[in-house]
Amino acid sequence: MPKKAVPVVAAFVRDVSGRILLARRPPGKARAGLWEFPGGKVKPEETPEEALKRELQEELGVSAEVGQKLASVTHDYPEVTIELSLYEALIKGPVVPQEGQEVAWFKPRELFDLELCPADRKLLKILETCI
Ligand SMILES: Nc1nc2c([nH]c(=O)n2[C@H]2C[C@H](O)[C@@H](COP(=O)(O)OP(=O)(O)OP(=O)(O)O)O2)c(=O)[nH]1
Ligand SMILES: [Mg+2]
Repeated sequence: MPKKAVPVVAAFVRDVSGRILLARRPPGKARAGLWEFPGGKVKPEETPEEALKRELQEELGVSAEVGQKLASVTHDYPEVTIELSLYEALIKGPVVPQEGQEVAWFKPRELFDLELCPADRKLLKILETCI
């Protein structure tokens, strides 16, 4: 039986110079230390957009407008299968990490050299011609 994928939403946020916002997964979480697009799991009662707004508020202390879905991938980790969907998002106000996590803005080409979560490698492959 194929495992049921857990829906995960993540944000593609750019600054005025075109750099992209990433966060580093905090110690103690799965895939600690790897870079990811900010976001998290969608709760059963939420739409993906609602979940992403909640996650950006909880993790980065910002409100956000969620735009179009850019790409989505399925990935099998040892303990979970995820369906990771990346949405364009506009954030309001300064990013203040709420979980002690490192956050940083990267130029598009810098993303390819980072230690990313494996699912994000697949996303990048899809996005590489348009970022
Ligand atoms: N947020 C996010 N999660 C990702 C990305 N790439 C990737 O493989 N993941 C994985 C890591 C986790 O196994 C899962 C998302 O879980 P999470 O830990 O962020 O979920 P959450 O914020 O709801 O946190 P928690 O309440 O479960 O601790 O998806 C990504 O770009 N962003
Ligand atoms: Mg998260």
